[in-house]
Amino acid sequence: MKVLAVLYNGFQAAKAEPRLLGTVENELGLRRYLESLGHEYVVTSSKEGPESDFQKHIVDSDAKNLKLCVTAGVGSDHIDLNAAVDRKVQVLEVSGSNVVSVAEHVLMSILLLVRNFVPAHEMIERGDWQVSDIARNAFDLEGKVVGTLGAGRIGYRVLQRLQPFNCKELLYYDYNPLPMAAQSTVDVRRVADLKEFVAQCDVLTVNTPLHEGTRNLINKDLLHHFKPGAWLVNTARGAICNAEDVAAAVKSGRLNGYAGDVWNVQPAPKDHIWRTMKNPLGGGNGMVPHYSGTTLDAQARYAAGTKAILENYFEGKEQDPVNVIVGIGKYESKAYGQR
Ligand SMILES: NC(=O)C1=CN([C@@H]2O[C@H](COP(=O)(O)OP(=O)(O)OC[C@H]3O[C@@H](n4cnc5c(N)ncnc54)[C@H](O)[C@@H]3O)[C@@H](O)[C@H]2O)C=CC1
Repeated sequence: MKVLAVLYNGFQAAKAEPRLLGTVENELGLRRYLESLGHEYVVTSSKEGPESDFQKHIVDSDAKNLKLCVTAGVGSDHIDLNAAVDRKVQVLEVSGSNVVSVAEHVLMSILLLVRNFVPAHEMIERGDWQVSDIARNAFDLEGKVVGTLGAGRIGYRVLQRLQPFNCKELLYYDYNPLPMAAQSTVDVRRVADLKEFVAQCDVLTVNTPLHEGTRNLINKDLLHHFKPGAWLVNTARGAICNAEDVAAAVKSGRLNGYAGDVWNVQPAPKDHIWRTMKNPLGGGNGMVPHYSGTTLDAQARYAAGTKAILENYFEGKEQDPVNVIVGIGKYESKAYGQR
């Protein structure tokens, strides 16, 4: 069997980490693994992001025998899922492998925005020391209303991790209500109307997948309903937010800040407006490259998961249903959003 492996992101990073050699989370490990199974393989890699390359491979008419696409991580919107359904190519991902990593990043991003951390650090690097310039826009998280748009695996873990901060209230907006027990464990209230939800949040974190219903969801019109001076964190997908509208809201102070690791275009062009946007007090930007789910700890988990998916496939075993995004010729909608 000929195997096409597309390596990206974490695989690149893992090459520099010798303790991970010998497993499938890096190119060498993947090659060894496929060789040990006696498969012929082709490995391609892209330096910074899978999106365009991967999409091209799956719709590429040369890849007539393609049977399986595995995302070594979570989030398979970089694959043309409709083409995969039509061509009976299965799409799998390693469900849950990096949810803790992303949830921790969300917490960090919330704190660095609310506490005005980035300009404070930049001031130190410059050799300056004007405490009041920073303190005039620094707040405590305690006493704030924090809401998650999407209370799935990551959103719920964010709520869990907010517990010790004594927030005024925790809210969520999700078309799938949490089970009552899960809701009361983290003392979160569901708001059923999106505009009412955003209007109550001091801090809003986006944790929904990107699909037709969420693309460009946070745009000028919705931002108009946000609390003035709210903070917005998006580690889900960049295209859920309108880049120009968010940047304008930060610039005007309508949003006090925006942070995240996902961009509407990846790699983000050098002049992407999110790289340099600032609020009127010179802060409010917590953007980083797409790495929140790619810690070395996460890589070890999604390596093991990728290996298990490949083993199941080669041995004809059933896949864990939570990992299946597209089955043979059908979109497994349950695998998205309802687990
Ligand atoms: N920055 C990064 O490195 C990573 C980002 N992600 C992103 O985070 C997203 C969320 O991940 P999980 O929590 O694991 O997904 P999940 O599927 O467990 O949860 C998503 C939640 O969003 C809800 N939802 C979907 N569409 C909605 C809508 N229009 N309105 C309200 N709620 C909606 C679903 O009902 C579900 O509860 C992923 O789809 C992925 O795009 C995931 C991993 C890494």
